[in-house]
Amino acid sequence: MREYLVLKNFFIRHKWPYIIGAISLIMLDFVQAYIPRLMGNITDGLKNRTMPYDQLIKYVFTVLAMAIIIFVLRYFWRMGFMGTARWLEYEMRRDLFSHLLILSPDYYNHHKTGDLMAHATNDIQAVRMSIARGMTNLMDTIVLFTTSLIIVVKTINLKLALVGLIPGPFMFIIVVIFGRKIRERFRRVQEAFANMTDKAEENIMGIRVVKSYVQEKGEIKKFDKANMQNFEANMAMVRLSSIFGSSMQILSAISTVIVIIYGGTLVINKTITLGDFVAFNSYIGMLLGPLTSLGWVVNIFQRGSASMKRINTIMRTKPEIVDSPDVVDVKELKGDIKIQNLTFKYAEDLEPALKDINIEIKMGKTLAVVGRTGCGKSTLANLLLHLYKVPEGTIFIDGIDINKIPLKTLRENIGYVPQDTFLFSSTIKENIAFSPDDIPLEKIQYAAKLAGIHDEIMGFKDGYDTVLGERGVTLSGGQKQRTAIARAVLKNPNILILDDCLSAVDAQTEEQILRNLKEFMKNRTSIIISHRISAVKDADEIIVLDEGKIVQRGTHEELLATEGFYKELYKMQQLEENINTEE
Ligand SMILES: Nc1ncnc2c1ncn2[C@@H]1O[C@H](COP(=O)(O)OP(=O)(O)OP(=O)(O)O)[C@@H](O)[C@H]1O
Repeated sequence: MREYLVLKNFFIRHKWPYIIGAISLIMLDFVQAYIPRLMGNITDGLKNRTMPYDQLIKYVFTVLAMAIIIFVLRYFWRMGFMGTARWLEYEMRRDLFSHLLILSPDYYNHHKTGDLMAHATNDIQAVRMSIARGMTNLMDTIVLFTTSLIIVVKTINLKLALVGLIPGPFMFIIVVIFGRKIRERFRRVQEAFANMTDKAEENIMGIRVVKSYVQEKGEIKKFDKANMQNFEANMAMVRLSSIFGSSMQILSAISTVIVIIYGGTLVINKTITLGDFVAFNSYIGMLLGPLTSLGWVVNIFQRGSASMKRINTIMRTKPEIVDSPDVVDVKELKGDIKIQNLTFKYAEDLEPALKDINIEIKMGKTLAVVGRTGCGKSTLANLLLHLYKVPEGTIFIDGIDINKIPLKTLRENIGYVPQDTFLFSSTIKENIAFSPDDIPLEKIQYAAKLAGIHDEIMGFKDGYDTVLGERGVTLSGGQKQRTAIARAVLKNPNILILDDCLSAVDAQTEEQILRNLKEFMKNRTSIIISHRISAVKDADEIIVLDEGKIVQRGTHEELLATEGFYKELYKMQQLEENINTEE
Protein backbone atom coordinates (compact mmCIF):
# COMPACT_ATOMS: atom_id res chain seq x y z
CA MET A 1 0.00 0.00 0.00
CA ARG A 2 3.01 2.27 0.42
CA GLU A 3 3.08 2.55 -3.35
CA TYR A 4 -0.13 4.59 -3.21
CA LEU A 5 1.52 7.35 -1.16
CA VAL A 6 2.49 9.18 -4.34
CA LEU A 7 -1.22 9.83 -4.92
CA LYS A 8 -1.54 11.74 -1.64
CA ASN A 9 -1.60 15.13 -3.32
CA PHE A 10 -4.27 14.00 -5.75
CA PHE A 11 -6.54 12.98 -2.88
CA ILE A 12 -5.94 16.24 -1.07
CA ARG A 13 -6.80 18.22 -4.22
CA HIS A 14 -9.94 16.16 -4.81
CA LYS A 15 -11.00 15.77 -1.18
CA TRP A 16 -14.46 17.28 -1.64
CA PRO A 17 -15.80 14.84 -4.23
CA TYR A 18 -14.45 12.06 -2.03
CA ILE A 19 -16.04 13.44 1.13
CA ILE A 20 -19.40 13.92 -0.63
CA GLY A 21 -19.07 10.47 -2.21
CA ALA A 22 -18.28 8.84 1.13
CA ILE A 23 -21.18 10.56 2.94
CA SER A 24 -23.56 9.56 0.13
CA LEU A 25 -22.34 5.97 0.20
CA ILE A 26 -22.75 5.69 3.97
CA MET A 27 -26.26 7.18 3.81
CA LEU A 28 -27.14 4.91 0.91
CA ASP A 29 -26.05 1.85 2.86
CA PHE A 30 -28.22 2.92 5.80
CA VAL A 31 -31.23 3.34 3.53
CA GLN A 32 -30.57 0.02 1.78
CA ALA A 33 -30.13 -1.78 5.07
CA TYR A 34 -33.54 -0.55 6.20
CA ILE A 35 -35.43 -1.91 3.13
CA PRO A 36 -35.57 -5.61 4.17
CA ARG A 37 -36.76 -4.57 7.65
CA LEU A 38 -39.54 -2.58 6.00
CA MET A 39 -40.50 -5.56 3.82
CA GLY A 40 -40.55 -7.76 6.95
CA ASN A 41 -42.91 -5.34 8.69
CA ILE A 42 -45.17 -5.22 5.62
CA THR A 43 -45.20 -9.05 5.49
CA ASP A 44 -46.16 -9.30 9.17
CA GLY A 45 -48.86 -6.66 8.79
CA LEU A 46 -50.34 -8.41 5.75
CA LYS A 47 -50.08 -11.89 7.26
CA ASN A 48 -51.92 -10.92 10.42
CA ARG A 49 -54.34 -8.82 8.34
CA THR A 50 -53.92 -6.18 11.04
CA MET A 51 -52.50 -3.44 8.92
CA PRO A 52 -54.85 -0.52 8.26
CA TYR A 53 -55.11 0.59 4.64
CA ASP A 54 -53.58 4.03 5.27
CA GLN A 55 -50.59 2.30 6.89
CA LEU A 56 -50.06 0.34 3.66
CA ILE A 57 -50.19 3.60 1.67
CA LYS A 58 -47.61 5.05 4.09
CA TYR A 59 -45.32 2.12 3.36
CA VAL A 60 -45.78 2.63 -0.35
CA PHE A 61 -44.74 6.28 -0.04
CA THR A 62 -41.82 5.32 2.17
CA VAL A 63 -40.59 2.86 -0.47
CA LEU A 64 -41.02 5.51 -3.20
CA ALA A 65 -39.18 8.12 -1.13
CA MET A 66 -36.40 5.64 -0.47
CA ALA A 67 -36.11 4.92 -4.19
CA ILE A 68 -35.67 8.64 -4.89
CA ILE A 69 -33.14 9.01 -2.09
CA ILE A 70 -31.23 5.98 -3.39
CA PHE A 71 -31.25 7.51 -6.88
CA VAL A 72 -29.73 10.78 -5.65
CA LEU A 73 -27.22 9.21 -3.26
CA ARG A 74 -26.12 6.68 -5.85
CA TYR A 75 -25.43 9.47 -8.31
CA PHE A 76 -23.28 11.36 -5.81
CA TRP A 77 -21.25 8.42 -4.59
CA ARG A 78 -20.58 7.19 -8.09
CA MET A 79 -19.57 10.66 -9.27
CA GLY A 80 -17.43 11.11 -6.15
CA PHE A 81 -15.54 7.83 -6.41
CA MET A 82 -15.83 6.63 -10.00
CA GLY A 83 -15.77 10.10 -11.58
CA THR A 84 -12.75 11.27 -9.56
CA ALA A 85 -10.94 8.03 -10.37
CA ARG A 86 -11.30 8.97 -14.05
CA TRP A 87 -9.54 12.25 -13.23
CA LEU A 88 -6.81 10.25 -11.57
CA GLU A 89 -6.47 8.09 -14.68
CA TYR A 90 -6.26 11.21 -16.84
CA GLU A 91 -3.59 12.85 -14.65
CA MET A 92 -1.55 9.67 -14.32
CA ARG A 93 -1.50 9.19 -18.07
CA ARG A 94 -0.58 12.82 -18.64
CA ASP A 95 2.29 12.63 -16.11
CA LEU A 96 3.52 9.29 -17.41
CA PHE A 97 3.59 10.53 -20.98
CA SER A 98 5.39 13.75 -20.00
CA HIS A 99 7.90 11.70 -18.05
CA LEU A 100 8.47 9.28 -20.91
CA LEU A 101 9.33 12.22 -23.14
CA ILE A 102 12.03 13.52 -20.80
CA LEU A 103 13.76 10.15 -20.49
CA SER A 104 16.94 9.74 -22.51
CA PRO A 105 17.03 7.68 -25.73
CA ASP A 106 19.14 5.07 -23.96
CA TYR A 107 16.16 4.22 -21.75
CA TYR A 108 14.28 3.15 -24.85
CA ASN A 109 17.16 0.95 -25.95
CA HIS A 110 16.47 -1.18 -22.87
CA HIS A 111 12.68 -1.03 -22.61
CA LYS A 112 10.22 -2.47 -25.08
CA THR A 113 7.59 -0.15 -26.53
CA GLY A 114 4.93 -2.83 -25.94
CA ASP A 115 5.73 -2.91 -22.21
CA LEU A 116 5.57 0.87 -21.93
CA MET A 117 2.22 0.86 -23.73
CA ALA A 118 0.98 -1.79 -21.30
CA HIS A 119 1.95 0.45 -18.37
CA ALA A 120 0.11 3.36 -19.95
CA THR A 121 -3.03 1.27 -20.46
CA ASN A 122 -3.38 -1.81 -18.22
CA ASP A 123 -1.44 -0.58 -15.19
CA ILE A 124 -3.09 2.82 -15.02
CA GLN A 125 -6.46 1.11 -15.44
CA ALA A 126 -5.65 -1.30 -12.60
CA VAL A 127 -4.78 1.62 -10.33
CA ARG A 128 -7.98 3.43 -11.25
CA MET A 129 -9.97 0.27 -10.52
CA SER A 130 -8.28 -0.20 -7.19
CA ILE A 131 -9.04 3.38 -6.20
CA ALA A 132 -12.61 3.44 -7.52
CA ARG A 133 -13.87 -0.10 -6.89
CA GLY A 134 -11.45 -1.00 -4.12
CA MET A 135 -12.26 1.99 -1.98
CA THR A 136 -16.02 1.84 -2.51
CA ASN A 137 -16.19 -1.91 -1.97
CA LEU A 138 -14.19 -1.54 1.20
CA MET A 139 -16.43 1.18 2.56
CA ASP A 140 -19.54 -0.58 1.37
CA THR A 141 -18.39 -3.76 3.09
CA ILE A 142 -17.80 -2.05 6.39
CA VAL A 143 -20.93 0.11 6.44
CA LEU A 144 -23.45 -2.28 4.87
CA PHE A 145 -22.19 -5.24 6.85
CA THR A 146 -22.26 -3.36 10.16
CA THR A 147 -25.67 -1.73 9.65
CA SER A 148 -27.28 -4.96 8.45
CA LEU A 149 -25.76 -6.86 11.37
CA ILE A 150 -26.99 -4.27 13.87
CA ILE A 151 -30.53 -4.36 12.44
CA VAL A 152 -30.54 -8.19 12.42
CA VAL A 153 -29.24 -8.44 15.97
CA LYS A 154 -31.57 -5.73 17.27
CA THR A 155 -34.75 -6.68 15.45
CA ILE A 156 -34.41 -10.35 14.45
CA ASN A 157 -32.04 -12.82 16.07
CA LEU A 158 -28.29 -12.86 16.79
CA LYS A 159 -27.97 -16.65 16.64
CA LEU A 160 -29.67 -16.80 13.24
CA ALA A 161 -27.19 -14.22 11.96
CA LEU A 162 -24.19 -16.18 13.23
CA VAL A 163 -25.45 -19.48 11.84
CA GLY A 164 -26.31 -17.93 8.44
CA LEU A 165 -22.83 -16.40 8.28
CA ILE A 166 -21.01 -19.76 8.63
CA PRO A 167 -20.23 -20.00 4.86
CA GLY A 168 -18.99 -16.33 4.89
CA PRO A 169 -15.32 -16.92 5.83
CA PHE A 170 -15.12 -19.73 3.26
CA MET A 171 -16.46 -17.39 0.61
CA PHE A 172 -13.86 -14.80 1.56
CA ILE A 173 -11.03 -17.34 1.34
CA ILE A 174 -12.27 -18.72 -1.99
CA VAL A 175 -12.44 -15.24 -3.47
CA VAL A 176 -8.92 -14.40 -2.30
CA ILE A 177 -7.41 -17.67 -3.59
CA PHE A 178 -9.37 -17.88 -6.83
CA GLY A 179 -9.06 -14.15 -7.40
CA ARG A 180 -5.28 -14.44 -7.41
CA LYS A 181 -5.39 -17.39 -9.80
CA ILE A 182 -7.94 -15.68 -12.03
CA ARG A 183 -5.70 -12.62 -12.17
CA GLU A 184 -2.73 -14.73 -13.20
CA ARG A 185 -4.75 -16.46 -15.91
CA PHE A 186 -6.18 -13.17 -17.06
CA ARG A 187 -2.61 -11.88 -17.46
CA ARG A 188 -1.85 -14.91 -19.64
CA VAL A 189 -4.97 -14.21 -21.70
CA GLN A 190 -3.80 -10.65 -22.23
CA GLU A 191 -0.31 -11.77 -23.19
CA ALA A 192 -1.63 -14.36 -25.62
CA PHE A 193 -3.96 -11.79 -27.14
CA ALA A 194 -1.17 -9.21 -27.47
CA ASN A 195 1.09 -11.81 -29.06
CA MET A 196 -1.63 -12.78 -31.53
CA THR A 197 -2.43 -9.18 -32.51
CA ASP A 198 1.31 -8.42 -32.84
CA LYS A 199 1.62 -11.32 -35.28
CA ALA A 200 -1.37 -10.12 -37.31
CA GLU A 201 -0.12 -6.53 -37.31
CA GLU A 202 3.41 -7.51 -38.34
CA ASN A 203 2.12 -9.52 -41.25
CA ILE A 204 -0.15 -6.77 -42.47
CA MET A 205 2.64 -4.19 -42.18
CA GLY A 206 5.13 -6.50 -43.80
CA ILE A 207 2.76 -7.91 -46.42
CA ARG A 208 5.19 -7.07 -49.24
CA VAL A 209 8.03 -9.01 -47.61
CA VAL A 210 5.74 -11.97 -46.84
CA LYS A 211 4.56 -12.12 -50.45
CA SER A 212 7.93 -11.60 -52.08
CA TYR A 213 9.40 -14.45 -50.02
CA VAL A 214 6.27 -16.62 -50.64
CA GLN A 215 5.88 -17.07 -46.89
CA GLU A 216 2.06 -16.94 -46.71
CA LYS A 217 1.71 -20.58 -45.59
CA GLY A 218 4.47 -20.31 -43.02
CA GLU A 219 3.04 -17.11 -41.59
CA ILE A 220 -0.50 -18.57 -41.48
CA LYS A 221 0.96 -21.47 -39.50
CA LYS A 222 2.71 -19.13 -37.07
CA PHE A 223 -0.47 -17.09 -36.66
CA ASP A 224 -2.45 -20.27 -36.10
CA LYS A 225 -0.09 -21.20 -33.27
CA ALA A 226 -0.57 -17.79 -31.64
CA ASN A 227 -4.33 -18.04 -32.18
CA MET A 228 -4.37 -21.47 -30.53
CA GLN A 229 -2.36 -20.19 -27.56
CA ASN A 230 -4.90 -17.41 -27.20
CA PHE A 231 -7.73 -19.97 -27.31
CA GLU A 232 -6.05 -22.17 -24.69
CA ALA A 233 -5.39 -19.24 -22.38
CA ASN A 234 -9.04 -18.24 -22.65
CA MET A 235 -10.22 -21.81 -22.03
CA ALA A 236 -8.06 -22.03 -18.90
CA MET A 237 -9.68 -18.82 -17.74
CA VAL A 238 -13.21 -20.09 -18.50
CA ARG A 239 -12.50 -23.36 -16.62
CA LEU A 240 -11.28 -21.54 -13.54
CA SER A 241 -14.10 -19.01 -13.61
CA SER A 242 -16.64 -21.84 -13.88
CA ILE A 243 -15.21 -23.67 -10.87
CA PHE A 244 -15.09 -20.39 -8.96
CA GLY A 245 -18.68 -19.45 -9.85
CA SER A 246 -19.95 -22.92 -8.93
CA SER A 247 -18.11 -22.96 -5.59
CA MET A 248 -19.61 -19.63 -4.65
CA GLN A 249 -23.03 -20.86 -5.72
CA ILE A 250 -22.71 -23.98 -3.53
CA LEU A 251 -21.69 -21.92 -0.49
CA SER A 252 -24.55 -19.55 -1.11
CA ALA A 253 -26.94 -22.53 -1.37
CA ILE A 254 -25.55 -23.95 1.90
CA SER A 255 -26.25 -20.63 3.55
CA THR A 256 -29.84 -20.64 2.20
CA VAL A 257 -30.34 -24.19 3.47
CA ILE A 258 -29.06 -23.20 6.92
CA VAL A 259 -31.32 -20.16 6.98
CA ILE A 260 -34.36 -22.20 5.91
CA ILE A 261 -33.70 -24.95 8.47
CA TYR A 262 -32.72 -22.78 11.40
CA GLY A 263 -34.82 -19.71 10.51
CA GLY A 264 -37.82 -21.93 9.68
CA THR A 265 -37.51 -23.63 13.07
CA LEU A 266 -37.40 -20.24 14.78
CA VAL A 267 -40.59 -19.20 12.94
CA ILE A 268 -42.32 -22.47 13.90
CA ASN A 269 -41.16 -21.97 17.52
CA LYS A 270 -42.51 -18.42 17.27
CA THR A 271 -39.08 -17.04 18.28
CA ILE A 272 -39.19 -14.82 15.21
CA THR A 273 -42.08 -13.72 12.99
CA LEU A 274 -42.61 -14.63 9.35
CA GLY A 275 -41.78 -10.99 8.53
CA ASP A 276 -38.46 -11.37 10.36
CA PHE A 277 -37.77 -14.51 8.32
CA VAL A 278 -38.53 -12.70 5.04
CA ALA A 279 -36.38 -9.74 6.09
CA PHE A 280 -33.53 -12.02 7.14
CA ASN A 281 -33.47 -13.66 3.73
CA SER A 282 -32.48 -10.30 2.29
CA TYR A 283 -30.12 -9.48 5.16
CA ILE A 284 -28.16 -12.66 4.69
CA GLY A 285 -27.32 -11.41 1.16
CA MET A 286 -26.28 -8.07 2.65
CA LEU A 287 -24.04 -9.82 5.16
CA LEU A 288 -22.45 -12.37 2.84
CA GLY A 289 -22.15 -9.92 -0.10
CA PRO A 290 -19.69 -7.63 1.70
CA LEU A 291 -17.58 -10.59 2.82
CA THR A 292 -17.27 -11.71 -0.82
CA SER A 293 -16.59 -8.12 -1.74
CA LEU A 294 -13.83 -7.96 0.81
CA GLY A 295 -12.11 -10.84 -0.98
CA TRP A 296 -12.27 -8.83 -4.19
CA VAL A 297 -10.97 -5.76 -2.37
CA VAL A 298 -7.87 -7.73 -1.35
CA ASN A 299 -7.36 -8.76 -4.97
CA ILE A 300 -8.07 -5.39 -6.48
CA PHE A 301 -5.59 -3.72 -4.12
CA GLN A 302 -2.95 -6.39 -4.70
CA ARG A 303 -3.25 -5.91 -8.43
CA GLY A 304 -3.45 -2.12 -8.11
CA SER A 305 -0.39 -1.87 -5.90
CA ALA A 306 1.64 -4.09 -8.26
CA SER A 307 0.64 -1.78 -11.11
CA MET A 308 1.33 1.30 -9.02
CA LYS A 309 4.79 -0.07 -8.25
CA ARG A 310 5.56 -0.53 -11.95
CA ILE A 311 4.38 3.00 -12.73
CA ASN A 312 6.35 4.42 -9.80
CA THR A 313 9.48 2.68 -11.07
CA ILE A 314 9.15 4.50 -14.38
CA MET A 315 8.27 7.80 -12.75
CA ARG A 316 11.28 7.54 -10.44
CA THR A 317 13.65 6.81 -13.32
CA LYS A 318 15.79 9.87 -13.68
CA PRO A 319 16.61 10.93 -17.22
CA GLU A 320 20.25 10.09 -17.82
CA ILE A 321 20.87 13.43 -19.43
CA VAL A 322 19.75 16.60 -17.73
CA ASP A 323 21.11 20.12 -17.48
CA SER A 324 24.02 20.13 -15.06
CA PRO A 325 23.84 22.60 -12.16
CA ASP A 326 26.67 24.64 -13.67
CA VAL A 327 25.07 25.25 -17.10
CA VAL A 328 26.04 28.45 -18.81
CA ASP A 329 23.28 30.93 -19.58
CA VAL A 330 23.50 30.84 -23.36
CA LYS A 331 20.62 31.07 -25.81
CA GLU A 332 22.36 31.01 -29.17
CA LEU A 333 25.23 28.94 -30.51
CA LYS A 334 27.28 30.28 -33.39
CA GLY A 335 28.62 26.91 -34.38
CA ASP A 336 32.33 26.70 -33.58
CA ILE A 337 32.74 23.01 -32.83
CA LYS A 338 35.77 21.40 -31.25
CA ILE A 339 36.10 17.76 -30.37
CA GLN A 340 39.19 16.71 -28.47
CA ASN A 341 40.39 13.27 -27.37
CA LEU A 342 36.83 11.93 -27.47
CA THR A 343 36.48 8.26 -26.63
CA PHE A 344 32.95 7.00 -26.13
CA LYS A 345 31.40 3.69 -25.08
CA TYR A 346 27.64 2.98 -25.09
CA ALA A 347 28.14 0.79 -22.02
CA GLU A 348 31.04 -0.11 -19.75
CA ASP A 349 31.26 -3.65 -21.05
CA LEU A 350 31.18 -2.63 -24.73
CA GLU A 351 34.03 -1.70 -27.03
CA PRO A 352 34.32 2.07 -27.61
CA ALA A 353 32.16 3.23 -30.53
CA LEU A 354 34.48 6.24 -30.95
CA LYS A 355 38.19 6.33 -30.13
CA ASP A 356 40.36 9.35 -29.57
CA ILE A 357 38.49 11.68 -31.93
CA ASN A 358 39.92 15.15 -32.58
CA ILE A 359 38.04 17.49 -34.90
CA GLU A 360 37.71 21.22 -35.29
CA ILE A 361 34.94 22.78 -37.37
CA LYS A 362 35.01 26.53 -37.57
CA MET A 363 31.74 28.44 -37.76
CA GLY A 364 30.25 28.30 -41.24
CA LYS A 365 32.44 25.39 -42.38
CA THR A 366 31.37 21.95 -43.50
CA LEU A 367 32.67 18.68 -42.16
CA ALA A 368 31.88 15.45 -43.94
CA VAL A 369 32.08 12.04 -42.33
CA VAL A 370 32.39 8.84 -44.31
CA GLY A 371 33.20 5.28 -43.36
CA ARG A 372 31.96 1.72 -43.39
CA THR A 373 28.67 0.85 -41.78
CA GLY A 374 28.93 0.66 -37.99
CA CYS A 375 32.12 2.77 -37.83
CA GLY A 376 30.59 5.37 -35.49
CA LYS A 377 29.22 8.10 -37.76
CA SER A 378 25.76 8.31 -36.17
CA THR A 379 27.33 8.04 -32.73
CA LEU A 380 29.19 11.25 -33.43
CA ALA A 381 25.91 12.97 -34.38
CA ASN A 382 24.19 11.58 -31.26
CA LEU A 383 26.91 12.99 -29.06
CA LEU A 384 26.77 16.42 -30.69
CA LEU A 385 23.08 16.45 -29.80
CA HIS A 386 23.98 15.29 -26.30
CA LEU A 387 21.58 12.36 -26.58
CA TYR A 388 24.09 10.20 -24.68
CA LYS A 389 26.47 11.07 -21.84
CA VAL A 390 29.42 12.99 -23.23
CA PRO A 391 32.71 12.68 -21.32
CA GLU A 392 33.71 16.00 -19.74
CA GLY A 393 36.10 18.18 -21.70
CA THR A 394 35.72 16.38 -25.01
CA ILE A 395 33.15 18.34 -27.04
CA PHE A 396 33.05 22.13 -27.09
CA ILE A 397 30.68 24.42 -28.97
CA ASP A 398 31.64 28.08 -29.09
CA GLY A 399 34.29 27.18 -26.54
CA ILE A 400 31.73 25.88 -24.01
CA ASP A 401 31.85 22.26 -22.87
CA ILE A 402 28.70 20.61 -24.25
CA ASN A 403 27.90 19.42 -20.71
CA LYS A 404 27.48 23.05 -19.69
CA ILE A 405 25.24 24.07 -22.57
CA PRO A 406 21.52 23.97 -21.68
CA LEU A 407 19.96 21.05 -23.57
CA LYS A 408 17.22 23.33 -24.88
CA THR A 409 19.73 25.77 -26.36
CA LEU A 410 21.84 22.99 -27.82
CA ARG A 411 18.99 21.20 -29.52
CA GLU A 412 17.24 24.36 -30.67
CA ASN A 413 20.41 25.48 -32.40
CA ILE A 414 21.03 22.21 -34.20
CA GLY A 415 18.99 21.13 -37.20
CA TYR A 416 19.33 17.36 -37.18
CA VAL A 417 18.08 15.02 -39.86
CA PRO A 418 18.45 11.44 -38.63
CA GLN A 419 19.14 8.40 -40.73
CA ASP A 420 15.76 6.86 -40.02
CA THR A 421 13.35 9.64 -40.75
CA PHE A 422 10.19 9.79 -38.69
CA LEU A 423 7.02 11.51 -39.81
CA PHE A 424 3.83 11.82 -37.79
CA SER A 425 0.33 10.91 -39.00
CA SER A 426 -0.62 14.53 -39.60
CA THR A 427 -0.42 16.93 -42.53
CA ILE A 428 2.78 17.62 -44.46
CA LYS A 429 2.56 21.21 -43.25
CA GLU A 430 2.43 20.12 -39.60
CA ASN A 431 5.23 17.64 -40.15
CA ILE A 432 7.54 20.30 -41.52
CA ALA A 433 6.56 22.96 -38.99
CA PHE A 434 6.65 20.52 -36.02
CA SER A 435 5.92 23.29 -33.57
CA PRO A 436 2.91 24.45 -31.58
CA ASP A 437 3.49 27.95 -32.97
CA ASP A 438 1.62 29.15 -36.00
CA ILE A 439 4.34 29.10 -38.64
CA PRO A 440 3.49 31.06 -41.83
CA LEU A 441 3.02 28.86 -44.87
CA GLU A 442 5.60 30.87 -46.85
CA LYS A 443 8.29 29.85 -44.38
CA ILE A 444 7.26 26.21 -44.63
CA GLN A 445 7.28 26.42 -48.41
CA TYR A 446 10.70 28.08 -48.41
CA ALA A 447 12.10 25.20 -46.34
CA ALA A 448 10.41 22.66 -48.60
CA LYS A 449 11.89 24.34 -51.69
CA LEU A 450 15.38 24.16 -50.21
CA ALA A 451 14.83 20.49 -49.44
CA GLY A 452 13.65 19.92 -53.03
CA ILE A 453 10.20 18.61 -52.10
CA HIS A 454 7.97 21.63 -52.77
CA ASP A 455 6.97 20.68 -56.32
CA GLU A 456 6.00 17.17 -55.30
CA ILE A 457 3.91 18.47 -52.39
CA MET A 458 2.12 20.85 -54.75
CA GLY A 459 1.39 17.82 -56.95
CA PHE A 460 -0.75 16.25 -54.20
CA LYS A 461 -4.46 17.08 -54.32
CA ASP A 462 -4.39 18.73 -50.91
CA GLY A 463 -0.91 20.21 -51.23
CA TYR A 464 0.59 21.08 -47.86
CA ASP A 465 -2.61 19.92 -46.15
CA THR A 466 -2.12 16.36 -47.39
CA VAL A 467 -2.43 13.95 -44.48
CA LEU A 468 0.40 11.42 -44.11
CA GLY A 469 0.34 7.96 -42.64
CA GLU A 470 -2.26 5.25 -42.40
CA ARG A 471 -5.19 7.52 -43.04
CA GLY A 472 -3.51 9.46 -45.81
CA VAL A 473 -0.79 9.47 -48.39
CA THR A 474 2.26 7.24 -48.10
CA LEU A 475 5.41 9.11 -49.07
CA SER A 476 8.30 7.40 -50.82
CA GLY A 477 11.53 6.94 -48.85
CA GLY A 478 13.16 9.88 -50.67
CA GLN A 479 10.11 12.12 -50.14
CA LYS A 480 10.14 11.33 -46.44
CA GLN A 481 13.83 12.19 -46.21
CA ARG A 482 13.35 15.51 -47.95
CA THR A 483 10.36 16.37 -45.74
CA ALA A 484 12.61 15.73 -42.74
CA ILE A 485 15.29 17.99 -44.22
CA ALA A 486 12.69 20.74 -44.67
CA ARG A 487 11.76 20.31 -41.00
CA ALA A 488 15.38 20.81 -39.94
CA VAL A 489 15.92 23.78 -42.26
CA LEU A 490 12.78 25.52 -41.01
CA LYS A 491 14.34 25.68 -37.54
CA ASN A 492 16.83 28.09 -39.05
CA PRO A 493 19.65 26.44 -37.10
CA ASN A 494 23.24 27.60 -36.92
CA ILE A 495 24.38 23.99 -37.02
CA LEU A 496 22.97 21.43 -39.45
CA ILE A 497 23.65 17.71 -39.17
CA LEU A 498 22.56 15.50 -42.05
CA ASP A 499 22.99 11.87 -41.04
CA ASP A 500 22.99 9.91 -44.26
CA CYS A 501 19.58 11.35 -44.89
CA LEU A 502 19.70 11.45 -48.67
CA SER A 503 20.38 7.79 -49.23
CA ALA A 504 16.94 7.24 -50.75
CA VAL A 505 17.21 9.92 -53.43
CA ASP A 506 19.23 9.57 -56.62
CA ALA A 507 22.66 11.17 -56.84
CA GLN A 508 21.40 14.00 -59.07
CA THR A 509 18.60 15.03 -56.71
CA GLU A 510 21.04 14.79 -53.82
CA GLU A 511 23.45 17.15 -55.55
CA GLN A 512 20.60 19.56 -56.30
CA ILE A 513 19.47 19.60 -52.65
CA LEU A 514 23.00 20.04 -51.37
CA ARG A 515 23.48 22.91 -53.83
CA ASN A 516 20.32 24.59 -52.46
CA LEU A 517 21.47 24.00 -48.92
CA LYS A 518 24.94 25.35 -49.63
CA GLU A 519 23.52 28.83 -50.02
CA PHE A 520 21.44 28.37 -46.88
CA MET A 521 24.42 27.09 -44.88
CA LYS A 522 26.79 29.81 -45.96
CA ASN A 523 27.31 31.20 -42.48
CA ARG A 524 26.31 28.09 -40.60
CA THR A 525 28.20 24.99 -39.61
CA SER A 526 27.27 21.72 -41.22
CA ILE A 527 28.14 18.10 -40.75
CA ILE A 528 27.29 15.78 -43.58
CA ILE A 529 27.39 12.07 -42.97
CA SER A 530 27.12 10.08 -46.15
CA HIS A 531 28.15 7.02 -48.09
CA ARG A 532 28.28 8.98 -51.34
CA ILE A 533 31.37 10.84 -52.52
CA SER A 534 29.14 13.25 -54.47
CA ALA A 535 27.56 14.40 -51.19
CA VAL A 536 30.81 15.05 -49.37
CA LYS A 537 33.29 16.15 -52.02
CA ASP A 538 32.74 19.89 -51.47
CA ALA A 539 33.17 19.78 -47.71
CA ASP A 540 35.94 21.84 -46.12
CA GLU A 541 37.19 18.75 -44.40
CA ILE A 542 36.34 15.09 -44.82
CA ILE A 543 37.13 12.52 -42.17
CA VAL A 544 37.10 8.78 -42.71
CA LEU A 545 36.12 6.69 -39.69
CA ASP A 546 37.03 3.05 -39.24
CA GLU A 547 36.05 1.10 -36.13
CA GLY A 548 35.51 4.36 -34.27
CA LYS A 549 38.88 5.91 -35.21
CA ILE A 550 39.72 8.64 -37.71
CA VAL A 551 41.89 6.87 -40.25
CA GLN A 552 41.99 9.56 -42.95
CA ARG A 553 41.30 13.26 -43.12
CA GLY A 554 41.62 16.10 -45.62
CA THR A 555 39.82 17.69 -48.55
CA HIS A 556 38.40 15.68 -51.42
CA GLU A 557 41.50 16.34 -53.51
CA GLU A 558 43.88 15.53 -50.68
CA LEU A 559 42.14 12.27 -49.95
CA LEU A 560 42.12 11.27 -53.59
CA ALA A 561 45.85 11.77 -53.63
CA THR A 562 46.34 9.19 -50.86
CA GLU A 563 45.68 5.47 -50.91
CA GLY A 564 42.91 4.38 -48.56
CA PHE A 565 39.21 3.88 -48.00
CA TYR A 566 38.19 7.22 -49.53
CA LYS A 567 39.99 6.64 -52.82
CA GLU A 568 38.62 3.09 -53.00
CA LEU A 569 35.10 4.38 -52.41
CA TYR A 570 35.59 7.05 -55.07
CA LYS A 571 36.82 4.51 -57.62
CA MET A 572 33.96 2.16 -56.89
CA GLN A 573 31.35 4.89 -57.24
CA GLN A 574 32.98 6.17 -60.46
CA LEU A 575 32.73 2.66 -61.86
CA GLU A 576 29.05 2.39 -60.90
CA GLU A 577 28.37 5.76 -62.49
CA ASN A 578 30.11 4.73 -65.72
CA ILE A 579 28.10 1.53 -65.89
CA ASN A 580 24.88 3.49 -65.32
CA THR A 581 25.68 6.01 -68.07
CA GLU A 582 26.59 3.22 -70.49
CA GLU A 583 23.25 1.55 -69.83
N1 LIG B 1 22.51 2.47 -28.49
C1 LIG B 1 23.56 1.69 -28.71
N2 LIG B 1 23.97 0.84 -27.76
C2 LIG B 1 25.03 0.06 -27.95
N3 LIG B 1 25.78 0.08 -29.09
C3 LIG B 1 25.40 0.89 -30.07
C4 LIG B 1 24.27 1.74 -29.95
N4 LIG B 1 24.16 2.46 -31.09
C5 LIG B 1 25.16 2.07 -31.88
N5 LIG B 1 25.92 1.12 -31.29
C6 LIG B 1 27.14 0.49 -31.83
O1 LIG B 1 28.12 1.49 -32.03
C7 LIG B 1 28.83 1.29 -33.23
C8 LIG B 1 28.71 2.53 -34.13
O2 LIG B 1 27.37 2.66 -34.54
P1 LIG B 1 26.85 3.87 -35.42
O3 LIG B 1 25.38 3.80 -35.47
O4 LIG B 1 27.47 5.11 -34.95
O5 LIG B 1 27.46 3.47 -36.84
P2 LIG B 1 27.31 4.20 -38.24
O6 LIG B 1 28.67 4.46 -38.73
O7 LIG B 1 26.40 5.35 -38.14
O8 LIG B 1 26.66 3.03 -39.10
P3 LIG B 1 25.70 3.14 -40.39
O9 LIG B 1 26.49 3.70 -41.51
O10 LIG B 1 25.29 1.72 -40.63
O11 LIG B 1 24.57 4.00 -39.96
C9 LIG B 1 28.24 0.03 -33.87
O12 LIG B 1 29.08 -1.04 -33.52
C10 LIG B 1 26.89 -0.13 -33.19
O13 LIG B 1 26.54 -1.48 -33.09
